[in-house]
Amino acid sequence: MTPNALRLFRQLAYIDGQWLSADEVGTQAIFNPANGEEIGRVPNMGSVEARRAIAAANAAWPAWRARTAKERCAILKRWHALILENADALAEILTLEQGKPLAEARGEILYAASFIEWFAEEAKRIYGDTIPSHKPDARIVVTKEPIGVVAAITPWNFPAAMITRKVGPALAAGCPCIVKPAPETPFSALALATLAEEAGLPAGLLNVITGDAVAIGNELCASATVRKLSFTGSTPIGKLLMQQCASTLKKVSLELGGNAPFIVFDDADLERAVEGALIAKYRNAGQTCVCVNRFLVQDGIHDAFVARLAERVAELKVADGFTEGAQQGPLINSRAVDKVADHVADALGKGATLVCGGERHVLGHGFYQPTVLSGVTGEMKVARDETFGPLAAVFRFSDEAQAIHMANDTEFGLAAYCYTRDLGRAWRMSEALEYGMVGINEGLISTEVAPFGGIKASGLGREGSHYGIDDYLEIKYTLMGGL
Ligand SMILES: NC(=O)C1=CN([C@@H]2O[C@H](COP(=O)(O)OP(=O)(O)OC[C@H]3O[C@@H](n4cnc5c(N)ncnc54)[C@H](OP(=O)(O)O)[C@@H]3O)[C@@H](O)[C@H]2O)C=CC1
Ligand SMILES: O=C(O)CCCC(=O)O
Repeated sequence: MTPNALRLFRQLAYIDGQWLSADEVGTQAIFNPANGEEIGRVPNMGSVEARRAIAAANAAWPAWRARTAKERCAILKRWHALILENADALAEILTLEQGKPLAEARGEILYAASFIEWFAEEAKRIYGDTIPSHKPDARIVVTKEPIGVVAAITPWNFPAAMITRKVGPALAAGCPCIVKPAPETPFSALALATLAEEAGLPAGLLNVITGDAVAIGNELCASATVRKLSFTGSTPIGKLLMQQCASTLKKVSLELGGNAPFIVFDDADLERAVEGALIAKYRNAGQTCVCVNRFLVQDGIHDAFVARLAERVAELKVADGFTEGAQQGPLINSRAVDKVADHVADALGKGATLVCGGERHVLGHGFYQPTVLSGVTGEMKVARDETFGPLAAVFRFSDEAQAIHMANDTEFGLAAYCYTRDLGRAWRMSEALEYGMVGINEGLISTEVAPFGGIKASGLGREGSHYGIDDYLEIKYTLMGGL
């Protein structure tokens, strides 16, 4: 590890401005997904430490909310600057624990930083409202107030950006946070906390606790002090956490699973569609909730699209994320590889055609070959279940109505993509697709300036953009009478 990465590589949790071990239950090992080697250990904390973090956050809240927006903005901007200054070291830690290629990890760090910068600025724009009163001697004023202690439970696929996308708006709004990072990738979270501390964020406002997900999750959900839960992860765990939050009627934001369609019409620009397909499918080895799960391709362009996609996919360089030029790293663990292998075997067993890939990679461990299957149909597992891996499953359709039906025939509604040069069709598709986000002739839709989120079983709430701060605010109405 480079000296700067080593400096940020903390193996302790962070509660109330202190770097701590677990009270009792020791540590747990964290492994590099590229080779299975242990890279470090983090405290195995549980409900006692979670309660301590909640108390610390709650104690830090009054002073933080009392600061002016400009003061909160200044601290967040310092944190943003430090993340940029340390981008290489943060990327190194991210690749080590998550596996994605170093260049992609660096891209994630910049993306993560962008949320801190964006919400630092949004802090100054938490505007209220006045409403013409229903009484002549009274005035109606609407103000927005920080919701209170926020819990963020984050996944392993974006160990940095999913934290800043939640913590950025929370802190900007005036709320303290408790982060429970994914057990696979705690070191990026702890490195970010180190930089927040260096930026001068007061103790108690950002707590990072590692350890027993169920015990910590239960405590965060059951606590009446925690007023908001933001979770990114699978739909089953999202539903479970929402149930657990019901007893305290917490506000919840859930970024859950997807089953994204990528629709290519006959009139699409073929090269542009293939370029978009590569990024929308193989980014992070397919482990992104907005990654394409189903390619729906019209009859007339089908064969040309499959052939060109396979040509480009076969060129992808699969390697350890630290290898120069690596384009696809390992999947997060063997369970993830097994799922891809299962989807491929199931599809082939039911009549799909293997166009390229289709095997575990010779590098072993988490590596799987980038794969393209054609002739995929609705009876195959991949039609309903998110693969979350480097498998492009190509279905065929004949007309617009069929494409819309196939695209919407899923419980999920996160992201959809559509390639066409017909302007009327582009608008019709944008309106017909039952998804929170639609990319028309674009395969990469994520940016801090736009609202990220889904409908149906893909979740609740929006992150990023000026909408993203609303989830951390409560609206208060004051009737000012007796004028
Ligand atoms: N929307 C997205 O970005 C993501 C979607 N997924 C989808 O989920 C599938 C499974 O991946 P997986 O990693 O298991 O994702 P999960 O959603 O199952 O887990 C996500 C996080 O939730 C934690 N968790 C699990 N149970 C509880 C609980 N009772 N209370 C609180 N926290 C809990 C996990 O910790 P622990 O591992 O210790 O149980 C982990 O930190 C993937 O194949 C993919 O389809 C996965 C990650 C991100
Ligand atoms: O998979 C996720 O939930 C992370 C979203 C990554 C992105 O913002 O594109």
